[in-house]
Amino acid sequence: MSAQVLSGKTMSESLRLEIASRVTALKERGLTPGLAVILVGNDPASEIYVRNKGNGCTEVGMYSRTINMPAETTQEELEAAIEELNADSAIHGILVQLPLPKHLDEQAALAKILPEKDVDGFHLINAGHMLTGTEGVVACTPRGALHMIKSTGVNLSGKEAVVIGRSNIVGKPMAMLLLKENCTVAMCHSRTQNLAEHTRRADILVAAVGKAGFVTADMVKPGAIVIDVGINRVDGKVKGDVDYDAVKEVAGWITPVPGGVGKMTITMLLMNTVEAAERMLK
Ligand SMILES: Nc1nc(=O)c2c([nH]1)NC[C@@H]1CN(c3ccc(C(=O)N[C@@H](CCC(=O)O)C(=O)O)cc3)C=[N+]21
Repeated sequence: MSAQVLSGKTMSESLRLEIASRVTALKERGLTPGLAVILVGNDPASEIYVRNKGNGCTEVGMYSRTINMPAETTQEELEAAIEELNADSAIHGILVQLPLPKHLDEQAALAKILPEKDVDGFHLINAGHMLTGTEGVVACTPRGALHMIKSTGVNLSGKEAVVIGRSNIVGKPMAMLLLKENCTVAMCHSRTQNLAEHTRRADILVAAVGKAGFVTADMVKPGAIVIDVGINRVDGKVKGDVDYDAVKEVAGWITPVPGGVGKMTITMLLMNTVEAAERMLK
């Protein structure tokens, strides 16, 4: 039997309706949630994400601002732009699009964002909240992926979860969220030996590798929940990290690319922004 498809598009539609009504409620109290995105340089892929974010804001009635800075921007100029947004009462969420040009220090820049405006959840304060399981801003991609996993209705407690990829923005926070759901979590990466032996045990398999079609059908446990975080451009098309057509015949649930986790990432960015605005009224 073929896997059930977990549609980020369908899930986003209902979540965005909820976000839009929370935006309306805030506007009635005189506050319009605002998201600012800083884009340094002009990487064409980044421009697409930034455009999707802007469209998402419009869709739910939020204010959005994009700050385009040239590729030669200095660290001081970047940090000054962040400080300005920190002090701007029309802005509740700040996102500095990564990766930054090589001459810029990402960690130093992220550290300048006010943690309560850090809607990416990348500030060390929010990373620390993630590690300790305390209340903070949860990174958008792992938050969206967890929402999709929970939508299956499967009881996660005690289940085997395998995350492939150990980045600070996806793999590590994803593993922490699954641990909080009482999964037994393994983090696999490029140096992992016998990768398929790990992945074949997984009731929940999250692929965040950055290689098109990396997860093949023989690596997947029958009936597993397979979450594809990959966004790879192959011959002008967007492909995930999972060999979708083959894995679909083995898995119990699977996320498509596009229309899966990427869509949910934007939705959770909107959710984090409306929540940041709500906190300001409390
Ligand atoms: N500070 C920061 N925060 C991020 O969240 C961040 C970032 N930097 N740098 C780049 C990555 C990548 N990312 C995506 C967001 C949405 C889609 C998305 O909307 N994907 C759609 C469309 C795909 C397409 O056609 O391009 C989909 O999968 O259906 C993809 C990728 C956010 N990132």
